[in-house]
Amino acid sequence: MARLGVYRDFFRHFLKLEKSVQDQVIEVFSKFQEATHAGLHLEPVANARDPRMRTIRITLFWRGVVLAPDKGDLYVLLNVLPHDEAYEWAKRRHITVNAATGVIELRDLVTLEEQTASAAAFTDTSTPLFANVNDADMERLGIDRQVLDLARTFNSDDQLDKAQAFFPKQQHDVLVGLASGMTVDEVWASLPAPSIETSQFDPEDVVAAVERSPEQVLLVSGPAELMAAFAKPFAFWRIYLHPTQYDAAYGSFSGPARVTGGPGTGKTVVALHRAKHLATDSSDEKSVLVTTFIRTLPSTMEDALRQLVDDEDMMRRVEVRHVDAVAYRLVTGGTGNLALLRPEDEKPRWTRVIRSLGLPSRFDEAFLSHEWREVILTQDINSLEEYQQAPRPGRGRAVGHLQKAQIWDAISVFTDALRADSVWTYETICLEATRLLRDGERKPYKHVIVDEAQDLSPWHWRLLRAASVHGPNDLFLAGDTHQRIYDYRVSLKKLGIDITGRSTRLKINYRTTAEILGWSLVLLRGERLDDMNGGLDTLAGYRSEVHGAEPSLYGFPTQHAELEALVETVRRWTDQGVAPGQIGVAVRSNMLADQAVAKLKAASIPAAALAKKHTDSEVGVGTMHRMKGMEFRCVAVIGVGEHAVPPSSAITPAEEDLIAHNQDLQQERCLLFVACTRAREELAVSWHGNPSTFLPV
Ligand SMILES: Nc1ncnc2c1ncn2[C@@H]1O[C@H](COP(=O)(O)OP(=O)(O)OP(=O)(O)O)[C@@H](O)[C@H]1O
Repeated sequence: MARLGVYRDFFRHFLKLEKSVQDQVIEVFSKFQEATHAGLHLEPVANARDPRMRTIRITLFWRGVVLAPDKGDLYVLLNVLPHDEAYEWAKRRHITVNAATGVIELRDLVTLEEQTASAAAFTDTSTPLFANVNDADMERLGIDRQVLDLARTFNSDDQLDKAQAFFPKQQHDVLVGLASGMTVDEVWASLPAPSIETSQFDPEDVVAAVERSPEQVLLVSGPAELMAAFAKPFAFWRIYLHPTQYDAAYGSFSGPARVTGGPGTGKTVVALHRAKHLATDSSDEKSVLVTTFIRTLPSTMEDALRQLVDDEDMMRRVEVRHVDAVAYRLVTGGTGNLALLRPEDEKPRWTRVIRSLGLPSRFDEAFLSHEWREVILTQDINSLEEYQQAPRPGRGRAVGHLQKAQIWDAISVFTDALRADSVWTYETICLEATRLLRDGERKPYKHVIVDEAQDLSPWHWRLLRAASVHGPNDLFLAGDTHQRIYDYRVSLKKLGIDITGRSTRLKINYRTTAEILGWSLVLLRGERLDDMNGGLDTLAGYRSEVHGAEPSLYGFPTQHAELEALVETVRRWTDQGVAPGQIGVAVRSNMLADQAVAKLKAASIPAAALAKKHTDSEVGVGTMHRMKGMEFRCVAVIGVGEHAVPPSSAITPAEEDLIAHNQDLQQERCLLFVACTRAREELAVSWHGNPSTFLPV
């Protein structure tokens, strides 16, 4: 019986084929595996640079390109294209085995040769890109002679970027790493470790190379697995992890550890695999907690975890819960309810306190509420003496000794009143849960995994620290401060969470095209973002290996015209075969979300607010906050005008507090960055009136 592998890059292309062609591809390859060698109708390709190339009929018009090794029964589906293009594509390609890692590699040999010939005819005196790396090191990293000869002629990142289209993928990765300033050893460490000694690779044995290359080829064991892979082509993460992701997910750490990386680098994927790994090792129910501050994430994460873990016993060992819900449950013991202070009721309570104490007008409701959260709760201050000594980082307006005493009184009256009325806020629930844990013996969790860690507050961290047994693999954090969309800035060290030496940074973006990523990164240019550990975070080396269209940017005279254009954009995407559920519309305000839904529906396009019930067959419209943790094939970010992004209500006036002002601005930039990086293939950004000052237009 023939065995089948599917070249990973093909899955992205598969999504863009018409549904009828997709169905036919699945049909042909489901039967393929039942066929015997003799029964396979594989056509050789005349004048192919690689004699192992074949094509197979999909429809009259479409053909699949298949690699058929000289011996054995393992075939690899490489691509599906219209008839003539399929033959042309197959003719130019050549398969080799990487000399350093033994994995299979595909290159566009004809283009590579053409480029080498034209580079030879052209002399450039500027410094070569790889002047600092010698041939022996290049060879050690698996760069072969043919690739090296051309790479040696490069003097710009741009040339290297273009070579992605015809260089073998892993060799291109190595060169990108070197060009971004990584040392030879660092690049070597980022490569998958060869499964056998390099000297044992047979460069001609493509079958063995395919078997060693889960990163490049998905081997399917039967039609059911093939169908599943085609049905959920993005769900690769279940089967294959990049070695860096794998080490973070399945490694053993002597204490708290974390994974960072830009949007779409697979941090959530790593967190899920880690949950599976730790659940495999534990035996107690609910001993592994997976938690986050993003409200919509627990349910998506639980669904994704179920795709990864199909053993109910193992699932029972994992609890997936919002961090505030963890605290709530600890306080109530799982029974009874706590009366929660409604957001709109907080301000009147502060007003009453201000009036009763006759506070000066500079200590208004917003000031006191921020002082409580950002100074008192953040630093876990429990007495006036502590408060008098405490620094107030991030609080621009200075206050003296006497004023601190007034503020302390006000905050005490506020919290006492809450207690007297048996009314809780999420913060007070969290404090109470932490107190119960500290006073008691029991630690409910053995392992705690936190996703979107950048958005947790100090009191959340204290809760989680108190909820887990200190020791190996106790805490695992996944996060990215470039995507911080809430107010909290923490120093993990100060909270007793030491991740030194146990931090992994992911660099490959699996979601977004290089064009969308490059454009979105400009939104954060010049911003200094902390790394939650006393230093600054960086996105150096962060990249996407998939290319697509440049984001489109449009300004309109009126909101009416902008919404009309949204309808046209969405229609263009659905006409291209993108399912409505794979289209997202991001906005800054709930009001605009409602208007966009109404407009799309009026044009007979199924659409729903993400905040309400949104199904796979509807375009999802949501606020930028709501977009966190989501992804879509196509995203329209609308209403990015100068007054809407950032809205003045979200920015503390500079004259009131310059530090808070700058932090608010940074947070709003991050929010726009989050919204734009939800797009896999296409991004359209629009505004009416003048564009937002954040936009590079
Ligand atoms: N090793 C992998 N191979 C293929 N796809 C992957 C891999 N790892 C992650 N992905 C895919 O990349 C996309 C982004 O993954 P994920 O949501 O885990 O990233 P993230 O870093 O948490 O993103 P963000 O910070 O933007 O929320 C998902 O579609 C996921 O399936």
